[in-house]
Amino acid sequence: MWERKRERERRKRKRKRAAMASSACSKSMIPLGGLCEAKSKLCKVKVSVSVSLRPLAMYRKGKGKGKGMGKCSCSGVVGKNVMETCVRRWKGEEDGWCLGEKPRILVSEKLGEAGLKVLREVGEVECAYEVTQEELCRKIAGFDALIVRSGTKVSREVLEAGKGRLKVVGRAGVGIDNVDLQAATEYGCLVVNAPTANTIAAAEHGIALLASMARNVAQADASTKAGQWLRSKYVGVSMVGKTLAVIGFGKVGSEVARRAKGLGMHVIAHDPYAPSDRARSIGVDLVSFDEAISTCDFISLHMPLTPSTTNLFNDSIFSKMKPGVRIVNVSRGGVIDEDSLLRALDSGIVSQAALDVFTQEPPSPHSKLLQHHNVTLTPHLGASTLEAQEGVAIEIAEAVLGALKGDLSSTAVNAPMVSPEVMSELSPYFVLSEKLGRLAVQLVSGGTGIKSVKVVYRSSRGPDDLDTRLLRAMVTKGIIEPISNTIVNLVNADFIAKQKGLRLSEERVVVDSSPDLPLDSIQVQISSVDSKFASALSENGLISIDGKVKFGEPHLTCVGSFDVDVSLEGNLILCRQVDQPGMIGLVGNILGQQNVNVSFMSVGRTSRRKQAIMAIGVDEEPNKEALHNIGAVPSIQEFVFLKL
Ligand SMILES: NC(=O)c1ccc[n+]([C@@H]2O[C@H](COP(=O)([O-])OP(=O)(O)OC[C@H]3O[C@@H](n4cnc5c(N)ncnc54)[C@H](O)[C@@H]3O)[C@@H](O)[C@H]2O)c1
Ligand SMILES: O=C(O)[C@H](O)COP(=O)(O)O
Repeated sequence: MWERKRERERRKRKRKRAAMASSACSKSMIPLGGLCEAKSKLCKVKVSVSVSLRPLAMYRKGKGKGKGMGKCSCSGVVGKNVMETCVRRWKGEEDGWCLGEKPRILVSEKLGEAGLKVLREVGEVECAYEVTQEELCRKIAGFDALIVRSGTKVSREVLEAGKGRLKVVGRAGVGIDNVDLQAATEYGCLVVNAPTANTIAAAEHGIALLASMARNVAQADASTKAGQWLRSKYVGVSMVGKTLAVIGFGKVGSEVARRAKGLGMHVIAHDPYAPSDRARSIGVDLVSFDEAISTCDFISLHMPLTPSTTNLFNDSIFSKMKPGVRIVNVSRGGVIDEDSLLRALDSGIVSQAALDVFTQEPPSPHSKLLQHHNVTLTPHLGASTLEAQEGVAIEIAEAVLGALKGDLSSTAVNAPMVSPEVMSELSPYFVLSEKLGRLAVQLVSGGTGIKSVKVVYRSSRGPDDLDTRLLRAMVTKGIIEPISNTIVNLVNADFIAKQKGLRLSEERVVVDSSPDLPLDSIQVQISSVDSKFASALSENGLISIDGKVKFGEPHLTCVGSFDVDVSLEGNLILCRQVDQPGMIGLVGNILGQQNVNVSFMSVGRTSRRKQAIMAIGVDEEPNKEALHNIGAVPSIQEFVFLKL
């Protein structure tokens, strides 16, 4: 009695230690030794938490087997799930920390020290500030993350070279026009930016250029240093009472407007997407593009470079401007056609321009803009204040590390942005969604192409109160990954689905269930296919399975028109048979003879002694003989083995 109590206590302590060890490892990314053993025996692996990266490196090269590599600082038992996750992540099959090795981060342009410090706490950071495109393409395959500013072109070639390992590109700044977003999405690479930390710096630079242009500061400075004293040549114009048109009334544009108001200017703005209450609160009139450019004395540009803004300022637009207008560009060089600007300067339509950004950076030394006496130039300095650079560096470091950990960054540019609250509430349903997708696709009989999938969400909440984008992505992942070698993640799910010709529709059904839970159940239907398990077909001929989250775990609750209740873990055998006594024992026996452990069983039936479905969870994969023997049981009409 006393012995048993002591044994119970001992087990309890062991479980507690295991939980602590696994949580410490997964939270702090301590390299996890013993991963070598993890693959061969995933259950209850003895783990050494070590400061050495060696075990993993050796495992990767196929050498590792032994224990005791690295110095043990503590040990414990890590559960099967942690190790499986660990191995999947290490193999790149899943996003998230790859326990056992530090993420490698390449920084290709000058980044503030504060951000580098944050990165170095977690990852191995390499700064390669003068890297060429060719070198970048060569290097990138060895990195999990790349951090750039505006000077690095993250082209399709770079992303292709990083395919498989490169998980995130961090743009330390706002503009992402130097990143091929389409290619990043196709390769499942998340792109994050740092959109807020340089707003004030850019706005201040815009105002600095505006004022120095109005008062010829740059030209007067150059001539004075050259020994001249040209007081009458450099008579300027006043800003007070003049009209400034801000084109692009976003973060920077609004701050420029606020400051220009303080200088006594009349400010109008054009931005097709800006909310009028923001403009009103600053005392700015939102006007049409034509009104803005044709009535103002000064123009300040603050929109992104997109296909619709490229060369927006061309001959035709300059011709509509008030003669003598002055123009500041702190946004992107490409929004102005530089040849048209030169013509407008020469004809006097534009009396002065102040440019921080250029179509090509640095501009060619032969560019006529460089020599033009009415043009003031700075070398893309908008974001370059000490304060902004430190802020941007921290902002991007946190976004990149979060993304590497598998968090969905709120500054993700090519993935759905979901609030942390929604993420945490929906996370058990992500697993359910993926498992239902994985299960449904295995029910399709070989040779039939899947074209159309429908996901039905049953919830007590209204359709607007349920963000299903991530759930849809997880169903897509579950459906596509077992039948292709494509890794699907939240970034590329919709793209891959489209590429594979898979149409995924969604339906939300309001049901009377607990309002505390975001969802009551999820149903995955696949239409126009044959099933290798006919009982999975619903009355209208679709493969249909339902699942719920119970006690935080995903459960299968319906197959075709049969109710079942099985936890979705390990592997699953579904059998349809005539409902009669002894079936569970019969099948259990066959599996037992082959040393296959049954983890759970559930029987669903239409009515007594008629058709029934038996769902059997098994830890191991039954061999051919066991499966054959199950199929040979006379009362079993059909069965299928499914891997979850
Ligand atoms: N020179 C620098 O160092 C520097 C520094 C920071 C930002 N920037 C650039 O400034 C731009 C603005 O940055 P932000 O942080 O304000 O971005 P933002 O996204 O907050 O604002 C951009 C605004 O432009 C508007 N817009 C889009 N298309 C438009 C169009 N055709 N006409 C008018 N408005 C349009 C958008 O609706 C949005 O409100 C970006 O291109 C960014 O890269 C440059
Ligand atoms: O888009 C931006 O944030 C600015 O253009 C800053 O670019 P930079 O990081 O190269 O200074």
